[in-house]
Amino acid sequence: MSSLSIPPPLLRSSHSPSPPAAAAAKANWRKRAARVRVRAPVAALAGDGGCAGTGMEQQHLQAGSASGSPVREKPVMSNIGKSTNILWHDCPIGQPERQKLLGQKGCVIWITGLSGSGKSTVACALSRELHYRGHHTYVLDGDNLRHGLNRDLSFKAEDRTENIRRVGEVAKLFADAGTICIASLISPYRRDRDACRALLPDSRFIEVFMDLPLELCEARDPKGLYKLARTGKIKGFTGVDDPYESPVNSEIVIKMEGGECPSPKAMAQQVLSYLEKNGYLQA
Ligand SMILES: Nc1ncnc2c1ncn2[C@@H]1O[C@H](COP(=O)(O)OS(=O)(=O)O)[C@@H](OP(=O)(O)O)[C@H]1O
Ligand SMILES: Nc1ncnc2c1ncn2[C@@H]1O[C@H](COP(=O)(O)OP(=O)(O)O)[C@@H](O)[C@H]1O
Repeated sequence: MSSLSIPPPLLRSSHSPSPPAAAAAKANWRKRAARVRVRAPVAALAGDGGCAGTGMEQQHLQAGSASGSPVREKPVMSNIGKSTNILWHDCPIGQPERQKLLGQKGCVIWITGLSGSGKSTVACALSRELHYRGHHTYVLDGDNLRHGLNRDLSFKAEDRTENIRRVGEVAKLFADAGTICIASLISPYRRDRDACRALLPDSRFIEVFMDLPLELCEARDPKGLYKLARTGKIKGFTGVDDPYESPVNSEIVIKMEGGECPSPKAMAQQVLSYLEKNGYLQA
């Protein structure tokens, strides 16, 4: 593997920049090219200079024919789930390059807990604090995702499982993009949370357990849902007539201190300290 610098493409169109703008763009381009050092196989750049592929392209071209022209071998296709004949394709700009650009490590902060335990509050407080410190974050909130991506899912066990699986996969993509992804979902089943953890290597899945008593969450009841659940108007409400399996190995546990719930700022600070201490806030 050689270490190459791939400059970002300069677009040429009818909207080409004027000479001073072009000079500025060129200077900017040089700066970016210097910052983004890309590890890519030379052969990957020999073609169109675009995507490096899985390495398979090089493999396909390795064996030459008697006439000296390269022979293309058949790519090895995969069958994953219900998808047949699919091929993974890699690009030369990967997670390390994106992380370097952003000055942080892409990861998933998975906040789990009962409705009303403060998941969204911590997620937003943390996102705000990180943003002000110059870090790139994105919040995936269970309630919000059920307005779009997961609108076809109910709250029965198998739909909750599918909800968590989808969000786990999306969160993984955000982490791969170099973003600090904050996922905030009840995620009541341990095996579903663990399956999301298994998607992310190298300690990039950080579980935050909102270990606050049901009584407190129910007393808060900001949406009136506990009341509806207690009067039977909502069936299968987590903590009332649906299970919540507490985590046993969370990286961070947020709980009452001296009979009081820590302030939103203190809760966010607890997560922030963990990120700082463990090197996530540098590339
Ligand atoms: N039956 C039932 N059980 C639990 N929660 C319910 C239910 N019905 C609606 N809601 C609202 O949906 C929000 C939780 O969505 P999630 O996607 O995080 O749930 S789960 O992870 O799939 O269990 C949850 O939001 P939060 O209060 O922010 O947790 C509720 O507002
Ligand atoms: N640390 C806290 N101290 C006091 N109130 C809080 C705290 N965290 C959350 N709350 C309040 O509790 C309610 C539920 O918080 P929320 O973040 O919506 O919970 P969840 O997302 O888990 O349902 C909201 O009214 C919120 O303002």
